[in-house]
Amino acid sequence: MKIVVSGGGTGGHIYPALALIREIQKENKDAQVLYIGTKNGLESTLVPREEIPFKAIHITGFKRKLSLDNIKTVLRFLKGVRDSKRMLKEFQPDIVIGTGGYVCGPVVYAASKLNIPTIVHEQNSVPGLTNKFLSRYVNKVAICFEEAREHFPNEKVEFTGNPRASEVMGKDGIRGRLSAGLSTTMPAVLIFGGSRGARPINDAVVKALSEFADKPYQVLYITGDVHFKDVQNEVELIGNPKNVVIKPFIHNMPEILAGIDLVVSRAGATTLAEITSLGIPSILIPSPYVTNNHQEKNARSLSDHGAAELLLEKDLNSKSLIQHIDKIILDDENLRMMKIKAKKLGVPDSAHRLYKLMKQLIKGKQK
Ligand SMILES: CC(=O)N[C@H]1[C@@H](OP(=O)(O)OP(=O)(O)OC[C@H]2O[C@@H](n3ccc(=O)[nH]c3=O)[C@H](O)[C@@H]2O)O[C@H](CO)[C@@H](O)[C@@H]1O
Repeated sequence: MKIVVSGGGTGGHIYPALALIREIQKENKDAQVLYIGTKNGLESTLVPREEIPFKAIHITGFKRKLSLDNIKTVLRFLKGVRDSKRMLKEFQPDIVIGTGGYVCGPVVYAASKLNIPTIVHEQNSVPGLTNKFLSRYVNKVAICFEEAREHFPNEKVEFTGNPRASEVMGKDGIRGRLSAGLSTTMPAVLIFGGSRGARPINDAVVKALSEFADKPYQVLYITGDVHFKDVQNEVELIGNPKNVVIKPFIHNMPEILAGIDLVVSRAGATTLAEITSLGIPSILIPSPYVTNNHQEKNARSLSDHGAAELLLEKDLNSKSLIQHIDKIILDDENLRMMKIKAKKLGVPDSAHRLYKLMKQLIKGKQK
């Protein structure tokens, strides 16, 4: 079986792709995979790190307003389609799957024009522009929130969940804690702002640092690579409490999550798939800067079921942050109930479901 996977820009599109590739390699030792991404996206570092063959095309996203840049984007899209066609003809995949981000546009479109079976995987409750555009051309649209169904041609939609929900299962939380320098006995809170970090969350956490010092729990705080230096400079002035570990980025997130009692984060769809699969209570601070405010909708699908607390960015400051954390982590019964409710929303067999859908499509084509 030969598979092309494409998805990029941010971790939320790349990690599901990597999780799917690992599932394919586990279930089919002879499978050959090619990942098509961009040179500038996070995928250009994350994918080769996993020793997965990687090729890049050049593409940028559309601006929502009319501009000269959009004309350039159309020209780049057409070139991207030509480049993708060349790569696809050379690799001869049985199927092409896109997991979101601009780069999927030309790759998946080119595949459909070459009559190769195609799937797009939509992680969010409200789809992005690229997946909506592609849904007209692909064979199947795999979704992770029932709310996404209405945005796509109904006959193409299959609920699979997010493969990353499978990948985080069965990991050793003690190893995770030790790898990050956390104690193995104290309750642990993980704070991060999605795959790239978020300045408003960083501002609130830095202001809260001195208060964390007296708490009976520990904090693993991930700043995001680009924000790390700024945070470090501020922390040098105010001091770093012993029970707070600060890191720029974490590469072994599944292991880390296995050892965490409470997550505070943005409401990116892949993060939510991970924490529901594991049944981790959360405080979600949706990014208000995303298309159609989709993170708030993602977040509400957990908070409406008591699996998470919603903290809107407009209400976020060091005080509200600590109050929300204390309310959950210092109340065993609350923590226990939220765990159960989060777990109920998880789809831990997502990777297998998506792989099964791929096999069905390939089989259908061979008939
Ligand atoms: C600003 C923006 O457009 N964000 C979108 C992006 O978010 P973003 O890229 O932040 O994605 P998610 O929160 O969904 O996923 C982040 C991923 O990065 C991992 N991780 C994070 C930090 C770290 O140090 N190490 C690490 O491995 C997480 O475990 C997770 O697997 O894609 C998501 C999925 O389509 C969308 O829902 C988000 O709205």
